[in-house]
Amino acid sequence: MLVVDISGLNKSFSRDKRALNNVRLQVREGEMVALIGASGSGKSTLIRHIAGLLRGDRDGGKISVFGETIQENGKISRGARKVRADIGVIFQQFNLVSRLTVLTNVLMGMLGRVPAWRGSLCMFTKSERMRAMTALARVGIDGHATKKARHLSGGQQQRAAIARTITQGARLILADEPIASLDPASSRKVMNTLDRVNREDNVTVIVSLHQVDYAKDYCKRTIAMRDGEVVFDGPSSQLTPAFLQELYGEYSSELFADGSDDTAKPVAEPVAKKDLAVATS
Ligand SMILES: Nc1ncnc2c1ncn2[C@@H]1O[C@H](COP(=O)(O)OP(=O)(O)OP(=O)(O)O)[C@@H](O)[C@H]1O
Repeated sequence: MLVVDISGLNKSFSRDKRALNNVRLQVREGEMVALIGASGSGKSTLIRHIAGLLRGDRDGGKISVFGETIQENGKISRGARKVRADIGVIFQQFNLVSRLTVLTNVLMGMLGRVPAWRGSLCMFTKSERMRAMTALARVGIDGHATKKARHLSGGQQQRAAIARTITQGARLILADEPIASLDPASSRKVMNTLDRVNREDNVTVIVSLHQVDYAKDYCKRTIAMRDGEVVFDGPSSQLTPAFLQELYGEYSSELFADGSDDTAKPVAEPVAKKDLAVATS
């Protein structure tokens, strides 16, 4: 079954440049696909379109999810709302409401599935709470259920966000750089959790990543983007350093910042002293 089917997707934020240019791709049920590309290549924009959070241009092509057209030529389709309940989205940060408990945050996954009046009052049944606790146990943080979300580490917060998608019953998870701000050990835990949900629940996962190493370790298939275009779509095993160097040129070092290698490396762009002063003040 085709879970995501995109043809001719165009998106311009300004007149002179397309953030997405004639993107065409298909993802089948049960796949775990990595989306890689240098900063600004269009990964987030693509994910937001699949999630129904952005509309393409008027000549913007078509996006179908689970066989239902969700948008065509920049118009959101009627069926989009229904499909949205099956899609779980995880962002790089700001996934949780920090002042609420972890359990409440995870219960929020149920909002699209309970009557609107109950959702608006945040009222959940015992079985719904059990479902949320089970999800938290699956991602290994049930011991933190009653803590405020802000008291969790970054990696735990991301696992709570995955628990929320499990509670939601999402059949497609879109994870937009979920490990970008995590240390290598936490990154592995988050990726292992996504991997388990993919394998055990047959949930389709599309995960955007800055580092190729994680794509190769966790995803059989990688889609690579450059300047809003899909420039590679194939087995992750084919992503050799030489191939990436050719594909990304000066940006390839950015993609090879190895998650398991913690040695210090210079950033790709020059950093002035005044920038450091701003960052550390
Ligand atoms: N809301 C917006 N308004 C204007 N331009 C935008 C907006 N969102 C994205 N863009 C532009 O679209 C292009 C693609 O950005 P996008 O965030 O999708 O890239 P990305 O590959 O996800 O980058 P990163 O890895 O840094 O998150 C960039 O040129 C970016 O500046």
